[in-house]
Amino acid sequence: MAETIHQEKEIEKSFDSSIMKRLMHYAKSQWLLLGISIILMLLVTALDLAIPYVTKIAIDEYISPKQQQVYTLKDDPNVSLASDLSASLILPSISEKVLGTYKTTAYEPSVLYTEDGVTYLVKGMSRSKSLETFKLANDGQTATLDGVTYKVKSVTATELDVVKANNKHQILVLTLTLGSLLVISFFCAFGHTYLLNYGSQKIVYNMREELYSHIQNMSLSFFDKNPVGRLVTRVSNDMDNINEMFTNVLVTSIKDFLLLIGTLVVMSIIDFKLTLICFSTMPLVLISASIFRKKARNVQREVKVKLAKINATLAENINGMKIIQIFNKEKDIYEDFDAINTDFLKSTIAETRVYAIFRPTMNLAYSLSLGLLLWFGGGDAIKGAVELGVLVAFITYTQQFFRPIMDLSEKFNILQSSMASAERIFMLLDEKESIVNPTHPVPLANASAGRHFSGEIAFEDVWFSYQANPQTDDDYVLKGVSFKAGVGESIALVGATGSGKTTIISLLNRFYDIQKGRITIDGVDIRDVDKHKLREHIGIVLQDVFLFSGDIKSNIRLYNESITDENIKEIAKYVNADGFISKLPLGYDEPVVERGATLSAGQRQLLSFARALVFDPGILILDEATSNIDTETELLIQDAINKIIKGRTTLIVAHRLSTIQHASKIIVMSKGEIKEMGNHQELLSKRGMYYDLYTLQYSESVYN
Ligand SMILES: Nc1ncnc2c1ncn2[C@@H]1O[C@H](COP(=O)(O)OP(=O)(O)OP(=O)(O)O)[C@@H](O)[C@H]1O
Repeated sequence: MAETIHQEKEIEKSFDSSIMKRLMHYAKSQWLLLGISIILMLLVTALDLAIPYVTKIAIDEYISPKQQQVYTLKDDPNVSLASDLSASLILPSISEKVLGTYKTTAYEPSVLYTEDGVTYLVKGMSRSKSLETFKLANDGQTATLDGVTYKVKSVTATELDVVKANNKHQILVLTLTLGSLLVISFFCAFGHTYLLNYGSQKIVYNMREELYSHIQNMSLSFFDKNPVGRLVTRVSNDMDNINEMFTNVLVTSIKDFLLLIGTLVVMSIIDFKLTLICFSTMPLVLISASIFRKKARNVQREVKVKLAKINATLAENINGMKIIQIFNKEKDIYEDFDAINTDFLKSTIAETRVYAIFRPTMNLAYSLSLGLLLWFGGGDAIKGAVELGVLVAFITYTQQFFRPIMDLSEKFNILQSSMASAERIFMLLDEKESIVNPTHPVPLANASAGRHFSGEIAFEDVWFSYQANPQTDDDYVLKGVSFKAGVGESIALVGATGSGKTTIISLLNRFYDIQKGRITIDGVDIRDVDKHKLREHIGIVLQDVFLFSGDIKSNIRLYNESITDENIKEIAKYVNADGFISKLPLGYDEPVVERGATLSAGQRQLLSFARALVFDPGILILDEATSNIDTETELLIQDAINKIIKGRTTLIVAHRLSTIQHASKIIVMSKGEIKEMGNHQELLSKRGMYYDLYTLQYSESVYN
């Protein structure tokens, strides 16, 4: 595996279609939710575009109309409104106009035109986009627009009241329409956000489960190479990034993009000249957005790398707090942390600076567009070339246009870092399990009631290196190790630190695969056996007993619900653990906190004997505790060991030679090789390495 895969350095990644395809594969399971969410989003976008348009209609047609579309009788040459208003003029509602359901055969369009407080009816004229060329004759009888002459009649105040009453009614209709659109938009936006987040969370939930179960199945060599902090970051931070990409980037970017295009189209349809004026600031917007993207990417990368450093340092310091305090190094460690923290602060300030420049620059461009719009648009409105409602709608559309530009620039960086997160997660998921379970596992020959094997162990010329491709003999940690342990025998492994004792234990459990030779149990190569079955019946008691949060009972039972409370108590009594457990305030229900920090090393060891024994293992591995344990507990432990090794093959990694004198066989290791093998008496009489070790320890114990 490449070393760089899980490093935090590489946090940016441009758009990668293969990664996106894989992400979409996960999204498939939530297609219905995401699909509905996208439809709702389209509705919200359409409503966002429609709302300013409705305002424009309200202003231009009914609130402050310079020209208002009405309909008069076609065959009424004299236009006598006053005499029979209802017969000569109709004021259809908006829907009637839109649907064309007013009497089109009998009525023709006319315009009510207002100038200097006086309203005229221009017969036969249709509402025009621009009144720049409109001219009312001095006698007030005719008017021309674009070279066509129309008949004009001035409208009396009474007649106007009828029109105004109709307008008021129409404004009410429009207000209700606007209100309804806003309510619909509210619910659509709610549904869109809720479903999108729900779907994304579900996608990330599935991915997180897959990732966790994948990590759980990895072999120990994988964990040797991948620090815990990084794996935690993968499952938490990187997953969060993907969640953010689904919720804040992918779908919402489509919305931003559609809104951008939609606004542009609607603006161009309403008034092309004004649209060009608004977009004259685009070069400034595009240049600053691209500068921002580059700068923001750099500062964000800095912030993330520094944050990862803070997290790693914190984890290490808090874990090692006991040592820090023992060695009185609080001040030095604090200073180290302070330096890292200051570094982090500097990068966050740099990040803030970039954002603090970008957003006001965008606001400046927006204000500039607005200024130009008011200047040119306002001038045109005075001239009658642009209607007031158009100007008002443009102000809203301009604002609506700048928001997605700002969002898209900011989201682009999230997309990049999410892509990098996704890539790292996929690389982790693609990491092959190095300890492969055989497709057709060989059943262990001597399986008997309750046990998978009887427990004969053989190492046959075993060569093993922690490196994947060892080159020289020096790269090997075990060099041609061969030994046998018959059923029920106890084998002690002794030797200097680093000689390979713990490695032998790991290999027997198949935590790593060997490069050369064979390891067999009951004559079957352990690589041909189901690894879970193999481990199930090898009980291990390690020096450093790991206790999970829960209570004493659950730590012995380890999720095996078939083990009853009575079994637990019985076994605890057998291994001399019941004595201290019963003295705990809650006994077997006493909570275990912080990996059992409130228990002594000896108590933890006794607990782990009980834990190993409840499964009645055929093979037992004991990594003897090196820490000093008081004599009384030591005796209890020794007694427990003597009891638990009975009837099973036992491998003991011994640190105190005094405890292994009764072992069937003692193996003396040095630098990965077996130097001597035999029982205590045989080895002593050899006067070799074991004799030296024994006399050394014996003399130490005498002097102590
Ligand atoms: N996970 C690992 N990755 C790489 N090298 C390792 C790993 N574990 C152990 N080693 C190396 O393998 C050699 C044997 O280590 P091992 O832990 O088996 O020794 P040991 O005899 O059990 O020592 P001790 O008595 O101190 O526990 C050592 O040189 C050690 O540095």
